[in-house]
Amino acid sequence: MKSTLSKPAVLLLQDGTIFQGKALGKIGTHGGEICFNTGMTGYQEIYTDPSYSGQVIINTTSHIGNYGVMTAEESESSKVQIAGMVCNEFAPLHSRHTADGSLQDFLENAGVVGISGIDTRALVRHIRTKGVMNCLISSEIFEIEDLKKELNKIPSMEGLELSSTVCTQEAYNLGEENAEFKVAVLDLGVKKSILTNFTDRNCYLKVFPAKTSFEEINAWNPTGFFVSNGPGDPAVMPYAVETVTQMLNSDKPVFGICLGHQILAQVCGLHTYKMHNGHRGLNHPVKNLITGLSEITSQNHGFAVKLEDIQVSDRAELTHINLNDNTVEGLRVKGKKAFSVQHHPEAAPGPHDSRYLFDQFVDLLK
Ligand SMILES: NC(=O)CC[C@H](N)C(=O)O
Repeated sequence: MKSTLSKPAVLLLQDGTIFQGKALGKIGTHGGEICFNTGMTGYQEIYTDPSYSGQVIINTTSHIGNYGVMTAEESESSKVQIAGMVCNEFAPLHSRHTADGSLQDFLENAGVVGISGIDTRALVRHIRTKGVMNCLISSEIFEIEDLKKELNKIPSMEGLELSSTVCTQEAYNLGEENAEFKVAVLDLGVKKSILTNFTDRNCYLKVFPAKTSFEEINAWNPTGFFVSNGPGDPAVMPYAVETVTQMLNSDKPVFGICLGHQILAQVCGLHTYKMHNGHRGLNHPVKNLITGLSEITSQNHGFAVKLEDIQVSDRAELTHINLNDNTVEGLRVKGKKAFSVQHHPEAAPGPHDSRYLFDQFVDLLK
C-alpha cells in the first residue's frame, strides 16, 4: 500500500466542525467549496469535469477507487479539476482489466489533496442542514488555528467567475470538416462528452474561449450555437450574457447546458440564485412539461434559475421541472429556436434518458 494512504489527514469545515481521517492523493493542504455527489460510479468523470473547479467533492458512495482509472477515455477534460476529495472507504487496490492506473496515483500526480475514512453520511447530513460552505483538507497541518487561517483564504463561490480560467485559451475545431452542420461552442468549461454528442450527430465544431466576442464567433458562419456548462457563479458573467444575447438576436438555433442554461435565462431577464445545497448525482427525476414524460438525469449545479421569474416571463417558457424540489430544469425562448436545460443530457457519468435533447437541437439546425 502507498505510504500516503496510512498518513493522517483532517477536514475542517467553515463552521468549525472537524473530521479526522486518512490522507489520499497528494500530501498537502487545499480547500474549496464542499459539495456532495451521490453517484455510485463515474468518479473519474466527476473529478475531471471543469464545472467542479474550486470544489471539494464528497463521494457518498461507500467505495472509491476500486475500478482504477482509464486516463484518456474517461476524463472529461485534460486535467483533474476538483479542489479536493472526501470519501469513506478508499480502495488501495483496483481491479478492472482496462484500467491503466490507480486512482491514488491519478490524484497524486494531479496534486489533489484528499481524505478518506470519513463518515460521509454524518458529513452530508451536516451540510444538508447547514447549507453549502467552504472547507479545508490537510495532511500536513494539524494545528486548528493554522488550519483556520488557511481556510479563510478560500474565496466564496458566490460572486466567483471561473469560466475564463478553465476554458480553452485558443479556439479549436473538432469533428469532420464536411459534416452537415457547423456548431460554434462557447466554452465556459465544457465537458468532452458534450462535444462528442455533437460530433456523433453530424456536427463539425469550433470551440471558442469564454470571452470571445460574438462577431468573432459568428464570422465562422455556424449553423447554430452551443453554450456550455462550467464552474462559478452565473450572476457575475456579463460578458457571456452579452455574447448569448447576440447569438439569440441572430435567429440561429441556440442550445445551453447547465451554466449555459443559466446564462440563456439571464438573456431572457431571469435571475439566478445560490441554492442551499446543489444537485449532484445521477438519479434526479425531471419532468418534461411539453411531453409529460419524466426522465432520470445526471446533475451538477449549485446555482439555479428563479422559478418565480420564469412563471411571469414573457420571453422564456418553463419546459422541464425537477420532481424532487420543483426547481427550474429547462426553458425555451418564445419565438426563437433556443432552449436550455439545467441537468446534463450527455450524462458521463449517468443515465442517457435526456440525450434526445441533442437530437432536438440537431432538428432545429435542419
Ligand atoms: N455544471 C455546471 O455547468 C454548473 C453551473 C454552475 N457553476 C452551478 O454550479 O450552478
